[in-house]
Amino acid sequence: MDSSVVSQLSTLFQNPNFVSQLSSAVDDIRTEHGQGDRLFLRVEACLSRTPSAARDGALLLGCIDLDTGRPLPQLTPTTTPDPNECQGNNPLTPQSLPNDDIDTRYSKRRKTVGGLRLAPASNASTSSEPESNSDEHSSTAAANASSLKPSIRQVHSDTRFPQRKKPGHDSVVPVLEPTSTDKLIAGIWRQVIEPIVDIRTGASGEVFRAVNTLCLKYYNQSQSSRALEMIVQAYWIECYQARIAVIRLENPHLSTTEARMVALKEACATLNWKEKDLRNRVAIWRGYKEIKDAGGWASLIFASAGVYRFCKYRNGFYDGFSARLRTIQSSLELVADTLHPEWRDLLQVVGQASPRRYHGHPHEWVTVPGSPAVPLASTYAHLPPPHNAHDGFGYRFIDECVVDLAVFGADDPRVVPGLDPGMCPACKERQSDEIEQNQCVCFPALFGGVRGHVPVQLFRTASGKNNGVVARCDFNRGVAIGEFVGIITNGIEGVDVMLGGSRSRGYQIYQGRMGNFTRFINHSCRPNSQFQRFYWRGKERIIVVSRGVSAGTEITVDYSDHYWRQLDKACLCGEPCCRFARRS
Ligand SMILES: C[S@@+](CC[C@H](N)C(=O)[O-])C[C@H]1O[C@@H](n2cnc3c(N)ncnc32)[C@H](O)[C@@H]1O
Repeated sequence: MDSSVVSQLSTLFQNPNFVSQLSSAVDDIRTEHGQGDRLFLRVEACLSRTPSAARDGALLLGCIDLDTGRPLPQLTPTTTPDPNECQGNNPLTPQSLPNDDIDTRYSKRRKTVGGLRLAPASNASTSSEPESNSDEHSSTAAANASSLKPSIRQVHSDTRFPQRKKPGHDSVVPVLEPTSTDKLIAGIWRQVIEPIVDIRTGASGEVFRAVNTLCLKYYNQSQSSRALEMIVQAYWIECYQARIAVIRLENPHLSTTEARMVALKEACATLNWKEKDLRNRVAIWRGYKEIKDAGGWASLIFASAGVYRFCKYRNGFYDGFSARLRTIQSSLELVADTLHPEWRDLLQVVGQASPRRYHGHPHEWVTVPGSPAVPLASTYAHLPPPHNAHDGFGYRFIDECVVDLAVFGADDPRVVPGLDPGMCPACKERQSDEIEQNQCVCFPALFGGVRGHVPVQLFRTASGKNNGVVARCDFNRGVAIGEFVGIITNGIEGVDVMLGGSRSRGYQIYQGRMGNFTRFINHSCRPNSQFQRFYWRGKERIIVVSRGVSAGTEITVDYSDHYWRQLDKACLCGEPCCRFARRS
């Protein structure tokens, strides 16, 4: 039940108890008749000579749908932007270099590179099976290079970034409005990504007293124990409901409302609160329990401070809120377990601590909407070795590129001769790895600022592309999502590589054996991000820059026409403007 209109009515008539009274009445009906029924609040008016006297013949003012909180009928027209609008000719789309250019650059490639082990030849690149070829950036395919055309992903050298309003605000935490479900969920993702009793069988009077004492202890504690406070309060609701059930069992003549009154009185005796105050708080605590029931304990524990107002006004509890939380429950747990494994200890306060479920790097798991995440290695079991090797997928997550010494020695090919390492060529401000010294705020989430975990996850695509990358928070247009990290090498053929450098000083970034999440970003003919060159401290970096990515959507880039010409596969991006849906 949502209460935006209801709370407006209660404010209008200065009746602050109305919301919680209504909430109790709804509970009564739901307890007696089941959860399934839709409930409406009929708002009737009647004429009277005195304010207190009521009389028959009420006039119907209207109805409020208690599931949605909206008055009926709802006549507001809505307009939605056309999602099918494609941007095929957007000047920001990475362009491929002309073929002859590629040929000149790579006519003298070596087949093997020191530091990269090439396995026996595979027929992967010629298979028609969806994920069987260059998904894995297979080094096995490289060994077959003489019979395969090189498939090369390229980034163009344009340094014009998608414009954003205010550079330097990449890591701003979203402000939580009481009405915004999106912001609540965004807040949970931010909190979980950034640092920071089985009661259903019934509660005896003794257990309930103990829980009330616990509740009192954690009520209104400092911000640092907010999570504990909410855990106890959500748990209190479970105990309270279990206690009402027991009271009714022991006193069959009592109605649910009467049993509730008894339980409230019992609670107030320990809490030493007025019943009215407890009722008001219970209305909020119910919200905590609903969040926990749908999104799991992690969603409540990592909910930001605005959760109180969210539960107080309940404006965001409709529109599939619970269903949305349920879908991301295991994804949240995955981040909580891998980034903050100690989070489960908090649940000891209510005897609900459970063993950690996910270990290792957060991107060593592939999330599946509505189901537990699966190990990354298991999603490549269909591929030829080494990716289905018994010791796993064999992919190492690294934060920084590794220069292949066998190819370049100590000479990092990303260094641009003549470029001042102390100044940003884009904004002309001072660049420094010391945060206090640095003045360049072009991409502070990646360079010159505090680096945190990037709010993205690997997920199983529904469209047959195997894995992809989903954004867990909004990335505003122009904000960097991540650096394209892998081995800096040269001379590899037949596998996906990113081309960098200049005509005379080219290099490849190879992500076949190690790299970061950018290796899993899929192509779209209408991408929401792009590869871009940026220069940090005199070195070229290839980064993925957002063109406007909202939380919950897949991050995509345009691999370029050249890439798709090398790939014997149909594009599954599903866009109306798809350029490679049918391959001849
Ligand atoms: C860099 S990988 C992307 C991650 C890959 N989906 C995975 O699960 O490992 C590139 C490969 O993903 C697949 N892929 C990416 N975008 C695609 C698309 N729009 N349609 C079909 N396959 C795609 C192709 O097999 C491509 O060679």
